[in-house]
Amino acid sequence: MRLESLRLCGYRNLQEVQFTPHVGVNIVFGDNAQGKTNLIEAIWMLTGAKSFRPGRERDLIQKGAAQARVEGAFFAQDRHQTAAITLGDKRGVQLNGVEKKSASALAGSFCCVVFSPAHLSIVKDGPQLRRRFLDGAICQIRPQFITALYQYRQALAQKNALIKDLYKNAELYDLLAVFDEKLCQLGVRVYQMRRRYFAALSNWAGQIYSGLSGGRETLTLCYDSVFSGDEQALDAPQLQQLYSQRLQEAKKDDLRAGYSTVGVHRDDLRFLIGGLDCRLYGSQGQQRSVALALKLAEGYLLREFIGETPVMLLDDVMSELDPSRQNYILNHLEDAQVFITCCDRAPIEQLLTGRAFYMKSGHLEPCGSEED
Ligand SMILES: Nc1ncnc2c1ncn2[C@@H]1O[C@H](COP(=O)(O)OP(=O)(O)OP(=O)(O)O)[C@@H](O)[C@H]1O
Repeated sequence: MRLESLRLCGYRNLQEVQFTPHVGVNIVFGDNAQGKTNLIEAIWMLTGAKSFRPGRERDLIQKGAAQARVEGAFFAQDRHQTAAITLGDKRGVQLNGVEKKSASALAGSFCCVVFSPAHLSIVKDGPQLRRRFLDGAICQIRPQFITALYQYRQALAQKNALIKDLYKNAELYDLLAVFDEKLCQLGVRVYQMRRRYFAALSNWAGQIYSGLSGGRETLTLCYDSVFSGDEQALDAPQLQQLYSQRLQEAKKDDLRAGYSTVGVHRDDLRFLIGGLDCRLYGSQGQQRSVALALKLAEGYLLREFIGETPVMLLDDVMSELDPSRQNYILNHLEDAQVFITCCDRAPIEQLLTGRAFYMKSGHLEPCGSEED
């Protein structure tokens, strides 16, 4: 999959941008606040998803302008295609010239994986962000996971509401068993789908991390859940039985806390480098490398599902990485079209095949250092 051309009009600070990227690596460099992330974000918008940055849709439209337009031509599913989005006045979405109701209709046509500095929080911050990353990645390739997760969350919310009601009405106590039974079934489904994805993710992330670190470091991913490592091989009925047992054991704690303290809603991932937890002991460069390895692994798993490599959008990925890690990103992400933003020209010197562009005050120009 590759982006063949992009045209932007009135998108954030990018008044008028037209460019033809390289099929391999594209470096977009420039000082801070010139529009590099805006460009990455505009490419991402063609996937039909919401921006990966917080904010409202109208923030994407250039201040003072009535509308923003993103037009892309891309090669996917063995054919040349086009997508266009107009935001603001006369909003509209077209895919291959056909009018669509909303941007979500573009989903699945043009696929990207994005790394932005905010993704460092997967490694650095709380378990919720790690679960969100894992669940989001699974949802892209297993639509049935969306239903299982939704049903689990609903049952959990009902059980939590019941636990609160029990303070006022102890007679409702027996109802807990009804919700627990539902949670066991749904919890095991969620667990098994996460676990399957996790196995493939850890394999890819480990390989990518090894490449990034030049084979000097080993990344191991751990999945912490209701079940111990030995128990993961059990079949669904056995897991449900164990799950039920764990919920039973947690009952007192649940009533004291006022919510359900055990279940797959508390699952977490750990990233070990040389046996040490990267969240607690990792350097800035190691944490960034782990976050990047996870996002690239997500991309390669998406490739197995859609049959072609998604476009990799890597925003501000080079900071804190030594030249050998930068070299891996620039020259070893095989079979992928990659967009990399950075503030200085140094990575261009290392680029073997690709093209560099200079971004200044929302204007993009090729920087004349092309090598093919
Ligand atoms: N709707 C908008 N209209 C006009 N300008 C905007 C709009 N939204 C954002 N900007 C401006 O775009 C500028 C560039 O932002 P961007 O995040 O792309 O910078 P960057 O080149 O990636 O910088 P850094 O290297 O610091 O990450 C910012 O100065 C911001 O004020």
